[in-house]
Amino acid sequence: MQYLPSAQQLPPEKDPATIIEAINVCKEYATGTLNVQALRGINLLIARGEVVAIMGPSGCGKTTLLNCLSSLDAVTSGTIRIVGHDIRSLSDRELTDFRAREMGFVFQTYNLLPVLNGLENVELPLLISGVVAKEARARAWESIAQVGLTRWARHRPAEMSGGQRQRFAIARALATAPSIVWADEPTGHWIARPARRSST
Ligand SMILES: Nc1ncnc2c1ncn2[C@@H]1O[C@H](COP(=O)(O)OP(=O)(O)OP(=O)(O)O)[C@@H](O)[C@H]1O
Repeated sequence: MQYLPSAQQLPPEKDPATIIEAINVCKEYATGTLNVQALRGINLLIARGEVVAIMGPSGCGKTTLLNCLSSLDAVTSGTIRIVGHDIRSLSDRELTDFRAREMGFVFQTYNLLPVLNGLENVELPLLISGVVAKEARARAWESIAQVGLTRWARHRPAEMSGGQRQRFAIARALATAPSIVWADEPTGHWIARPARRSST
């Protein structure tokens, strides 16, 4: 990723490796009489195949940036291009199709549907993107196996631990083999194994 302090520093030629571009992005929340400026002039380029972590203290704007970059939230000003498309130029329908085809999401609060079990939750985006039922089921099982939760596939989210919900959310994001995976604190529930105590 290139973090560019100002829009003027953006390279003049379009690099075909670039998958995400943010140009002078600002996001303001209006809350009653108070305006919160969550993003102020963000410029960055992310290349295909890159793994990028956005780090910073609580409240600094990480989730806001992720939501704007991934087109879930609208920017107040500035431009975001994903795979060369200015996301403002797409209709709601085009944007929905584009997200379903190209993106997987792991939300901070997982957003698993409570009435569906783990398997059905993972299967759902595949069915929505038009994969036939039999193939969707096979791919959902594959994705669940990758996160090591085959035994829990028939359980509903309410019967899972936080870490299991998080892993089902990851399996769901990966099941469609998207070009881009957006993940908000995707390992927050993965607790490192404690170091073994010395017996002496
Ligand atoms: N819907 C909203 N309405 C008003 N203000 C908001 C809204 N969402 C976020 N904010 C404000 O925008 C700023 C950035 O919030 P954001 O959630 O992006 O931070 P964050 O870095 O992801 O925080 P955390 O690490 O605690 O999840 C904060 O000051 C927050 O209070």
